[in-house]
Amino acid sequence: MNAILECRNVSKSYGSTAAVRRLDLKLEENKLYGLLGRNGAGKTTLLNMMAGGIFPDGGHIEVAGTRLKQGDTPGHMCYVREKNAFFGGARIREILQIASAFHPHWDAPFAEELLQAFKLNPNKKIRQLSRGMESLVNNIVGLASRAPLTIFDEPVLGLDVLMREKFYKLLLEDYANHPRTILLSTHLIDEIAPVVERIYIIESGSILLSEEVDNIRMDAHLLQGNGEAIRSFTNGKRVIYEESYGNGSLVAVYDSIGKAERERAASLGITIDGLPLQKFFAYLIEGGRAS
Ligand SMILES: Nc1ncnc2c1ncn2[C@@H]1O[C@H](COP(=O)(O)OP(=O)(O)OP(=O)(O)O)[C@@H](O)[C@H]1O
Repeated sequence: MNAILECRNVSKSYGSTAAVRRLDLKLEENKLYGLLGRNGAGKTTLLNMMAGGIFPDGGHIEVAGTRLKQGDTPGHMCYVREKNAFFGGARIREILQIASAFHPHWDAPFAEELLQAFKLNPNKKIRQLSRGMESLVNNIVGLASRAPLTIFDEPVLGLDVLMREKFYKLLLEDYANHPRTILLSTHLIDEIAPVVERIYIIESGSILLSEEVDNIRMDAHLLQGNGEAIRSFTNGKRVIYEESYGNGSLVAVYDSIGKAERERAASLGITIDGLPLQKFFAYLIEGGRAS
């Protein structure tokens, strides 16, 4: 598949703070991605570089095969920021009109549909909106842009559960009808896991893990049992977290566990459960052991 965006060995520092370090990342055409990382991991710096807002100190970024030069803003892209600089006095309708001028694939009837789905009054001024309503306006811009590459930074910030679900559902439906590349940057792995196909985890400015969600689901396990038995069973396996209690231990393993091994585990009194993705994310980052 063709790449719509590639970061090659990209770095960016602010004074002595290295925000992004020699980072490689590739987004293919027509695929849904998640970018995960805790506070200060470097997500916003990376996204700003992808969108041409800041220029890397080292390495380079290609969008649709063209290397970004300083000052370039890639035309194929809609970058929906967590905080945007919308003029507070503008009405929602005006914001959508401005956005339509920037995005050649803009779908105005779809934007209207989304206004209704999100129960937004287009005559409201930006400054009259709650945090969640502001996120919804951003999300309408991202979805209706139908840009070949759309980046959402924390798209569900401030949204209640119903609106979150509605956003993800509309995004998936629209993606199915109009395939394109979408990157969701967030710290809510469990929420985006059913939505995205591949996940990048960023930690201290570097990619800690790049993996298909299905593979993570298949290989992320939580084992519990006698400490000795666990040690013997996990020998040679990729253990990303361990915790002892008395004679027992609890370990998170990121590796395949076949049928024969499951039988062996059972004979050793070890229980094996799937590891919830949010836990997987936390353990991986805490332990810093992606490989
Ligand atoms: N303009 C800036 N000046 C100085 N340091 C900065 C600046 N922007 C970011 N940093 C630093 O760079 C690092 C990465 O920050 P960044 O905002 O990219 O992380 P993030 O993953 O988006 O975090 P969050 O999820 O909290 O928004 C942090 O250590 C941050 O303090």
